[in-house]
Amino acid sequence: MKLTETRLPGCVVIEPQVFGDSRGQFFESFNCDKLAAHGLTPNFVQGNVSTSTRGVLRGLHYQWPKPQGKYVSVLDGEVWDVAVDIRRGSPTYGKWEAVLLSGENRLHFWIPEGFAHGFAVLSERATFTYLCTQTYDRDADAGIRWNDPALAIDWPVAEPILSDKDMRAPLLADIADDRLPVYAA
Ligand SMILES: Cc1cn([C@H]2C[C@H](O)[C@@H](COP(=O)(O)OP(=O)(O)O[C@H]3O[C@@H](C)C(=O)[C@@H](O)[C@H]3O)O2)c(=O)[nH]c1=O
Repeated sequence: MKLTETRLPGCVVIEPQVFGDSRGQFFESFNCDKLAAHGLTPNFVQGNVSTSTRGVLRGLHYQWPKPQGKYVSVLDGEVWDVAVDIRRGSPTYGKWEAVLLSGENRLHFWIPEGFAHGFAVLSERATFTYLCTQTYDRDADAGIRWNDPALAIDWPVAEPILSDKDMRAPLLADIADDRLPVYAA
């Protein structure tokens, strides 16, 4: 398992070792000892799977209160996955990082608590799977407009398919301070 830091400190790309043979493939999607060796000790309490078609964009989502760290990957297809630092007082507040995740490259992306998350589907279909450090709470479910000009995310889809909720999401600047996570150095 190879871990690579990104330009957003705390957000890490994980590349598992893939064992191929005449039957197919095997890889460890998560190994707590190997992540702990790099200082990552998430405690996952919920696992999710979503399927989407080409051009679907889910995001940008976060929970507040009850923030969720997310360990995300793609089983089939290809998505452009984005994390945005929304921790008030963070040196990288408002900055984003994107990783191409696919059933081919088998990459995983660790997005800690305090970040918003979203992805756009680049393949005909995509099966997205993730583990979370906090259970879902409908009342804490929150979002930021995917194309907020202040974030200037370089999405590879121009006119994505969005949920009604995501279409109506506010701009980051319009979210009250006490509805955003706080940076802890
Ligand atoms: C996320 C979630 C949704 N749901 C329900 C609520 C709703 O009826 C239905 C679809 O929910 P959503 O439209 O919010 O699903 P979706 O747009 O896929 O939401 C997800 O997007 C990605 C980008 C994330 O980062 C996730 O944390 C999550 O917010 O599923 C749960 O029951 N549990 C959950 O954990």
